[in-house]
Amino acid sequence: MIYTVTFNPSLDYIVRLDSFKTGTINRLKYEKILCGGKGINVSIVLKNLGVSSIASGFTAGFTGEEIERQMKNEFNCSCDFIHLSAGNTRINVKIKADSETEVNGQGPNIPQQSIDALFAKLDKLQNGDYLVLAGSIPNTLPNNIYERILERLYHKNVNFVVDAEGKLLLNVLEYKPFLIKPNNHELGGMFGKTLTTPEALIEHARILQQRGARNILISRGGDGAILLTEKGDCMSCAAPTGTLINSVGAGDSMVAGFLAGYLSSADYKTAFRMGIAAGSASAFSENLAVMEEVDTLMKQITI
Ligand SMILES: Nc1ncnc2c1ncn2[C@@H]1O[C@H](COP(=O)(O)OP(=O)(O)OP(=O)(O)O)[C@@H](O)[C@H]1O
Ligand SMILES: O=P(O)(O)OC[C@@]1(O)O[C@H](CO)[C@@H](O)[C@@H]1O
Repeated sequence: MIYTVTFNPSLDYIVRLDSFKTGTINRLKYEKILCGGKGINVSIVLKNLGVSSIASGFTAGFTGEEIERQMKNEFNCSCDFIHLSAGNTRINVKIKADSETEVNGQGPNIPQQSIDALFAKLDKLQNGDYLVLAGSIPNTLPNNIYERILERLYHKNVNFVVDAEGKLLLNVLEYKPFLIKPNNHELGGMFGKTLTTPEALIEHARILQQRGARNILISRGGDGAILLTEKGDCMSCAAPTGTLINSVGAGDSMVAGFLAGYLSSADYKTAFRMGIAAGSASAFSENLAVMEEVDTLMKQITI
């Protein structure tokens, strides 16, 4: 079973306009409201690729209800969210104009009893299950919360996938996550550096591997990705060419594609190809990647 947890889901308000100016009224050419948050996106793309998962995390208020409605009715995903009694799930604004601007909310407060409820659900995970922890946490929570989850489940041989930034990610490495997926900026940020070359990215990813990460997928937007595997292989791949339409969720799609590819083949090269194809398929379309788009792009990808 694959269980995804999004501590801080969002409704993504995606808007398009020719140019965006601060300090004045901007009129939109296009707008769409989509359920989002990294773990939720992973669940949606897994479903699109024919792999079932259960999406969990914390939802609140009318925005939380809309997320669950979309997940169930529009994306046909299984959900197991914990409902917070106060506040609203955040709304993240994604502005697509001459450049891309994102305004991500802070998210509601998560009380201790809701954390306990999540832990009780996670205690049911079994040997061989996959647990995807993805995205930020509301800033009222301590940044060792992911670490506490991995510590609690470590003895069970659960395969952890963690897509998070900074300390949230660094703190889990000792629990040997199956996969981590920093993008190039996040990887550099963990070392207080800007890493520009593949060599520098690989050198720093190896440090995370020495600290415990089994497989590391470094995404590089339109420049493709690099994979370091637990077998000692290092692979690099360019992204397929296409027109960028909406990169929101490209990284989450890559995680889903990698998992779907690995589960169907037990082969890291296949997983990597499917990860790149799913990431790029999402970047090249308004919505998250679907099977047909991924199949088409996979044919263009050589490692
Ligand atoms: N402009 C692009 N052209 C082609 N492929 C892209 C583009 N942007 C993203 N991708 C694909 O998606 C993958 C993940 O993208 P990226 O590195 O932007 O992830 P991310 O920063 O985690 O994104 P997000 O947080 O929005 O989900 C890339 O490795 C690439 O395969
Ligand atoms: O604020 P976080 O949790 O880091 O990121 C949240 C978010 O930007 O990530 C997804 C894309 O990866 C979006 O659906 C969502 O709005």
